[in-house]
Amino acid sequence: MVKIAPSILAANFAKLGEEVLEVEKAGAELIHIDVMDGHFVPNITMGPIVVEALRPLTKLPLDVHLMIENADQYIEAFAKAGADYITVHVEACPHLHRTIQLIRTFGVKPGVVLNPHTPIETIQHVLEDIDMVLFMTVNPGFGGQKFIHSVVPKVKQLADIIRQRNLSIEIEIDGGINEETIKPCVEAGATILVAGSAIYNAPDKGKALQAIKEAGLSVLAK
Ligand SMILES: O=C(CO)[C@@H](O)[C@H](O)COP(=O)(O)O
Ligand SMILES: [Co+2]
Repeated sequence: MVKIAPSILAANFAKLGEEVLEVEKAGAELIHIDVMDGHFVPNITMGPIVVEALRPLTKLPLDVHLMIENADQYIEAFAKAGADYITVHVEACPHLHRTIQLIRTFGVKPGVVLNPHTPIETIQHVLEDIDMVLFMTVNPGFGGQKFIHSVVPKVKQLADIIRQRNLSIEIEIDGGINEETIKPCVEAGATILVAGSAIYNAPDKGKALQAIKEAGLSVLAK
């Protein structure tokens, strides 16, 4: 399974609704929403009001990637705004298990995000409690950066653990995904691929999305 989650960080914010509908029509499976606070990462983006505005527009699951400190303080607002997944950074959550439980109490699927340098051992003891692991293949904070290949072995390591422990966890990859970089990710076991600039900066977003998805599927067909 290869699911594409366009990141609206690269969209034209002056016509955000249209830009979401365009990728939905083109076959996107989720909408990825990057929330940044200017503390955990050196950039500020959007909050729950953007999730609330998009919720009635699209049928797709809203995948909310929190790059913020004090995540617990904002989880209720994102849940009530209509998030389907909320992912939090292991590096920003000192009480990670509590944060995951909190997300679950609002009926939202919890996920954990690892920065490129963070080992998977940090999430070993919460794997039974989560629906998604998100691997950053860039340093979080900005779209349009170059894919960091050294993350790929971690993806494979987790995919093996998921198989051995018979867990049901999506493996999402975020950062620098395009027609080429999607291939090693899918090969390693990724199931959801976030793509921002490769879709929204393309002259034809639908074509770009399909080309990325087909490149991912071509690996599975081998
Ligand atoms: O979370 C982030 C960046 O921090 C990502 O979701 C980016 O927005 C992906 O953009 P591209 O690397 O695909 O341009
Ligand atoms: Co993201």
